[in-house]
Amino acid sequence: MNKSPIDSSFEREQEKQKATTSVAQQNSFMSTSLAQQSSSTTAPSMKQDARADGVQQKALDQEKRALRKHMLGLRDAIDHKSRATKSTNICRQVAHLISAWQQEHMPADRMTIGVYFPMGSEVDIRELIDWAYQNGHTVAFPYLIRKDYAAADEIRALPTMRFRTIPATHYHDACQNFIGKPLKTWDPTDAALEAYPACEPNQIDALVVPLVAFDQELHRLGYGGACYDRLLPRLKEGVLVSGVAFCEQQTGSVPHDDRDISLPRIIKA
Ligand SMILES: Nc1nc2c(c(=O)[nH]1)N(C=O)[C@@H](CNc1ccc(C(=O)N[C@@H](CCC(=O)O)C(=O)O)cc1)CN2
Ligand SMILES: Nc1ncnc2c1ncn2[C@@H]1O[C@H](COP(=O)(O)OP(=O)(O)OP(=O)(O)O)[C@@H](O)[C@H]1O
Repeated sequence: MNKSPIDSSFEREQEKQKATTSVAQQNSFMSTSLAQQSSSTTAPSMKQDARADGVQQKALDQEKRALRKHMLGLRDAIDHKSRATKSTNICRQVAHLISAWQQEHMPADRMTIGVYFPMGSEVDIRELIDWAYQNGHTVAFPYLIRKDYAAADEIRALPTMRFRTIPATHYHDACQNFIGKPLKTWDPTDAALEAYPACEPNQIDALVVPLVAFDQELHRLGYGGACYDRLLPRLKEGVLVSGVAFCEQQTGSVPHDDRDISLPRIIKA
């Protein structure tokens, strides 16, 4: 199969990087993204502008796709034991952070915590989920709804992420039937969802965000659905948002444009 220009440039960059030291440097390629490069260019007419924007967008998406593939490979390569130890460490850090935030902001109340049900080689936050239930918090899980069900103000080209709260007593069942299938796209009227109350973005007090890659400036790369880029602006002000990642997921620079929302913090191990 022919290699795409991105693949070839990727390999050239990898060759160049052999002598580098930090994980972030080793994981980095294409340090200046096309979007960043484009910010100084000007197009002569609106039509050309639109065409140029489309080309830039495609190139940026391609760049993200190549980085996603590379970084998922690095994440998958972390051995199971190390992944478990690091995950426990991250869960403890986030639990401390949430407790401290609660003390400061809503000491008399339980919180609603938006989590994710881990898949593949993601940081395993099941200990954090257990902790949240044990401490009486309301726990909300994401799911995707089919794009043809998107509301008028949502984007129809991509599935939309929504949240439902799962009571502690239903967690086990919900893992089997609902939240354990993070890639499934649901019909919002599906009977399997009915038992679990919808949780609107403005009900979330703390959010734990999965990611594929991040950089020093806390730009985040996910699975390519723009799910969190669309969710983050809909949260209440002051919500405790924490990305979680293994150190191996850090790269030199995540390609981004002004629609990519960087995270306020990333808890890592
Ligand atoms: N555990 C967990 N649950 C989660 C998420 C997550 O990141 N982790 N999500 C967070 O968003 C949502 C699932 N998001 C998804 C977004 C895109 C694709 C997807 O199919 N992506 C394409 C394009 C990839 C590319 O261009 O490289 C693909 O895989 O073919 C899948 C899931 C909801 N639940
Ligand atoms: N706010 C937005 N509205 C519409 N489209 C967007 C938005 N943000 C990004 N996109 C587009 O959606 C596609 C996927 O975005 P991107 O690759 O940044 O997702 P991601 O951050 O990796 O995924 P996720 O947030 O789901 O984990 C890209 O083509 C991107 O341009």
